[in-house]
Amino acid sequence: MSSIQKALKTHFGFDKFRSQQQEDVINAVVKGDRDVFVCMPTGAGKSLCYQLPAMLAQGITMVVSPLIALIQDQVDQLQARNIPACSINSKVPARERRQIFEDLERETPCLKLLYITPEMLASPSFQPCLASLCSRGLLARLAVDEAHCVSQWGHDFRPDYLKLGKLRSRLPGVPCVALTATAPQRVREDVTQSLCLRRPLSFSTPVFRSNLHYDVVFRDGLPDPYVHLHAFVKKALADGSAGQGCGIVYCRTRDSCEEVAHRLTRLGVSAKAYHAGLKAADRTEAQNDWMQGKVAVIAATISFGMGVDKATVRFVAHWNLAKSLASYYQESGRAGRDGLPSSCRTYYSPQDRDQMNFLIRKEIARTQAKRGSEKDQDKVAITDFEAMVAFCEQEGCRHATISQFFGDKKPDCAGACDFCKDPKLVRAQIEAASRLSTRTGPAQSKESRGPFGFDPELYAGGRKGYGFERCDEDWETNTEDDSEKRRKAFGDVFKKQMNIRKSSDTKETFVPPDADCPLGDASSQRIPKLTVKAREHCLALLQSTLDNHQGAAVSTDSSDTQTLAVEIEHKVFRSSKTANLYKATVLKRVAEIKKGAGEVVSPRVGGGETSNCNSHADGPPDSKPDPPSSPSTSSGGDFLGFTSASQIYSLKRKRVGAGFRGSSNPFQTAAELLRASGDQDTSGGSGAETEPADALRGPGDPAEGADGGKRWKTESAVAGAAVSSPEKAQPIAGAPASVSSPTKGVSRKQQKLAQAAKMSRSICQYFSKKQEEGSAPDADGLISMAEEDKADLESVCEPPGEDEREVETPLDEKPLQKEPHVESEDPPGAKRQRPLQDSRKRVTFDSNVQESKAGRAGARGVPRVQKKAKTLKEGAEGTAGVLRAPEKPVTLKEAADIVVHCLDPFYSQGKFANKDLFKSFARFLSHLLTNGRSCGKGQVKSEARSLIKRFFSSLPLCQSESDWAHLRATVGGANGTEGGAEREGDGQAA
Ligand SMILES: Nc1ncnc2c1ncn2[C@@H]1O[C@H](COP(=O)(O)OP(=O)(O)OP(=O)(O)O)[C@@H](O)[C@H]1O
Repeated sequence: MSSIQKALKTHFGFDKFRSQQQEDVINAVVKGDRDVFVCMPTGAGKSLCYQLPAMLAQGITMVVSPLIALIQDQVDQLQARNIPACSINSKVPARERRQIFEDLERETPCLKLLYITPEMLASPSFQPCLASLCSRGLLARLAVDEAHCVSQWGHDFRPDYLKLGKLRSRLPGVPCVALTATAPQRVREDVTQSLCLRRPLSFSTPVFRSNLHYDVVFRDGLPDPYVHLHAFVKKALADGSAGQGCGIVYCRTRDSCEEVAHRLTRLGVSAKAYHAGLKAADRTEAQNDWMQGKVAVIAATISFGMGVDKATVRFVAHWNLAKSLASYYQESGRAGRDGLPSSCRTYYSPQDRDQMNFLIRKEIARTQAKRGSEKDQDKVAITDFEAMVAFCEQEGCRHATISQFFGDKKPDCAGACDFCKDPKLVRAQIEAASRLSTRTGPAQSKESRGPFGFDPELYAGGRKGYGFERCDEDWETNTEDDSEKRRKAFGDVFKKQMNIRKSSDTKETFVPPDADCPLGDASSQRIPKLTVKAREHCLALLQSTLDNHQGAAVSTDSSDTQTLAVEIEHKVFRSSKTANLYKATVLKRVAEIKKGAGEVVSPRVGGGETSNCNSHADGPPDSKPDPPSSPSTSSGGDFLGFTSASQIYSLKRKRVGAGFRGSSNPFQTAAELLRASGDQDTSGGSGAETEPADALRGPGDPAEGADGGKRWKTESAVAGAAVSSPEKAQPIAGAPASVSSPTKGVSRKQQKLAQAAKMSRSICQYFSKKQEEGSAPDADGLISMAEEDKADLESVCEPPGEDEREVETPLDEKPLQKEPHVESEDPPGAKRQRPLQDSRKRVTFDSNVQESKAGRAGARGVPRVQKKAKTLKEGAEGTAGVLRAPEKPVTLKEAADIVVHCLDPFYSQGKFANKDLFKSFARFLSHLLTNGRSCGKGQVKSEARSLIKRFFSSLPLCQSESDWAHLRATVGGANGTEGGAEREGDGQAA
């Protein structure tokens, strides 16, 4: 038996090496004539590769390790084996440290392994000791654990590791061994270079671990994620060695650790939370209990597990997305270290992804701001994160994805992942998730949606979160309950975020066109917020319309249509002042081309922008509002099942295109819009048929914002409310003469549209109509409500049939009913005030009140209203998260107050009430009006918060003071509160 094998048995109690690789590495390290680089999978036994040689060497092996927690665990394990090892770090008491230094000064120190952080190693106070050891020839070896931390291309770069390179140059004859589990090729090269490894012997084993089964579950699609997790835990533990198994659930936030632990315990699995917010004693107790098998599951932030070497971990579940694929590999690799089959699962959620995305970008921005420059390496965090996302979202072998990420060949998975086991299931899950995402919309954007999916925990309230602040100081200072500090820290983070957003709102970088960009004046930035991409998109739209309606074009030759499209686009560009006007005009041109197939559209003919549009011959091309698009195509902007407020009536003049420049009031109704269209039409303008505005929503369009095109949709939807589906429209019986009587020159179609416009303008009318729709939400709850809302919106735009007219007033005395009568006569300002004057009565969500009112309103409507309320309630009760259990009914006023309070932190002097938030709020109120019967105060609150979470995103538009006032007036008006919902504090915003 060789001395190495003897030492293996004597000091570590192992009969043989774990693998040939391990033996080879140890032999090379013991030999000591060359530096060694080791890249072996998690749990492969890398530590032994320097620990065993340390026992055979003369002198001390200095081990650099990134975290005190990690060090402590290693030292404890070694000491438990009677191996003389200790650590010098800031946590070690002064007396103990003195003893260590005394030992190091001895001629023959007892210590064999000295663990140290890179910071301590580089600190001036340690240099005399280091120099002394070197000069006496007592520094046998330098081992750098977690060596990927040295690389800026690595997922866990630690700047202090960079100092090790310099240090090495001062230790000429001392061999070095660098070890990592997670190093793609680029990182390996970087580590070798940064640590000044001399002709290193490189040992690298594929990362594939066949005993780990990987799978991904889309969390949002689960009826109860905790129950799902519980089932997974039960199965994983049952599959493992009897009674011995345990597992880890990694969570991003402290609260989710607590929640997961609590839920699992309630469901019958013993679980404890572990995070830096716990007192040290509680944390130690949790860890010990888990180590000793007293609790089966630990729900922890990633600070847990580093250095925890437990062989029987049967599963590692990620409740939240890991920050990179490399981190994930490392974290999940804590399972199955005994080589037995174990499970690694990620509960994936797009919302989670977006939050993580934002945090990563924020972190990069912070680093860059600190450094004052950008580096290519900065992007690595993003690409590594994207690899993690791809791991979850793509159809493919999970092991292959990991292996490819680390530069290994595709392994033989042999069914050790969900995809290889059942690809159809994975595909179905992805498809279901993408369906969900198109309905819920913004959660799916790849872009950082904004700070605040607004969960204070995102910022961890300034606390240690998920993998971003892996520094020991944080760990040490968070031992006490510091909720006050945290609150303040969160406030600071919040303010900072606001400032960042504010400045990013104003600063927009213009992306120059490509060399072959066909646009005229392609690099002109004349129109603020109009990107080259958006223009190209419009151009493509124009050209495809010309191609498809060749009668409208001068020639059928496609190159000619392109030239023509370029000219039209350029002309529109030159004549538009704002991005919105530009887009509106493009839409108009598209409609004209379609309508006027056979007529000449070329701007070269006729002198105007379009020759068939004689209404524009004299005036500025954009001086009239564009004909709207069909709501059926533009109403897709619903989020969370709430119909866009703008689909009900317009909020801003500029959104509906030109034609209202002279108006002092920034708001207008669809009826006004229609009037303007009517004017236009009477002067010969066309435009009953338009291209869906959605068609214009191009990538990179600034007006589209981070939400994937809501603004476009808004525009078209506003317009659409006025003129959609005209052919089917029937006049409403009893409609006010002022509107229903056709004015001269206004076509019959437009009269019908006027009726539709009036209907859509009134929220109450809209929703009272909605009450009578018979369909109930399906099991998807909210999602199906979104569909339903969409359908309702469309039906609103079509005048109702006889039946429907009778139940249009289930909220009988509701003030807004009267609006249409005055709408067409009053100036816009008066219109806005109208609800305030008429709204002294309380609109409640008490189903009894509603139904009795509905009863008075019309016997025919009642059963349907009741049925609707009932089905909505039932549907909602079966739906996670949204308006579930009926609580004490809440009035609109109360609901508004709650929401306004929730919004308050984001609003200051008209600056930060973001457009999406604003719309969401309106949608939320609309939703309440529709479904509020089954909704209680608590639910309203949580719903409001969830809205804010989702919608406080990075759209670069701020609401104006007047918008805000209008919103408040609308809300207050519906409840009899002059001036809108008060914003007196009740602490809910906090
Ligand atoms: N030759 C061996 N025989 C049996 N067990 C071994 C052997 N070598 C190491 N082990 C055990 O394997 C487990 C994993 O070892 P170690 O912690 O060194 O892995 P690692 O490669 O450093 O993993 P990670 O990268 O996750 O830290 C430990 O429990 C260790 O005691």
